[in-house]
Amino acid sequence: MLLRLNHVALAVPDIEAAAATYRETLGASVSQAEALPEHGVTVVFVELENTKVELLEPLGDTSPIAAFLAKNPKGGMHHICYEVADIVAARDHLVASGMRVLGNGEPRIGAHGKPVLFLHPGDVHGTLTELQQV
Ligand SMILES: C[C@H](C(=O)O)C(=O)SCCNC(=O)CCNC(=O)[C@H](O)C(C)(C)COP(=O)(O)OP(=O)(O)OC[C@H]1O[C@@H](n2cnc3c(N)ncnc32)[C@H](O)[C@@H]1OP(=O)(O)O
Ligand SMILES: [Co+2]
Repeated sequence: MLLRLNHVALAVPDIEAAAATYRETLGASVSQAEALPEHGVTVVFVELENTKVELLEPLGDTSPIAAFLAKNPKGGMHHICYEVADIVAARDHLVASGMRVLGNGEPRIGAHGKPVLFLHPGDVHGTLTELQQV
């Protein structure tokens, strides 16, 4: 069911500072910051040859990453995203296997313009896991 690694996401308290570190010090190709109010985050993509790193800063009063950053004020690894061919089939299989899909269970359009959903970290051995249809 899982295909390629799509991205690894890092929650950061200051996305411009993090983008500058990746661009200027680590020498990576870094996108402009993009606000995604429907996801409660501002995002920057670090483009690598084989995958992407997603830098996330909280946006708005109800950001899903706010509690994580309160616990990890310097930032840290937040989630991993795998590609799947059919996200509804994947969801139905995972729910039937006892996994909790976050939110209302319906895929939403993610930062890459494709349907995404998230699995509860407690059901994936402590790692918040995103699936993205390709
Ligand atoms: C759009 C873009 C894209 O790529 O397309 C994105 O990625 S948007 C990326 C931002 N969007 C999301 O993350 C959406 C899905 N996330 C969520 O709904 C929420 O963040 C959540 C339900 C995972 C956690 O919410 P919360 O932090 O308010 O809740 P709690 O603090 O009660 O956390 C519940 C339990 O999950 C653990 N927990 C919370 N966040 C993480 C994390 N990132 N990795 C591993 N464990 C985690 C907590 O320690 C706690 O464990 P214990 O119970 O043991 O204490
Ligand atoms: Co993501």
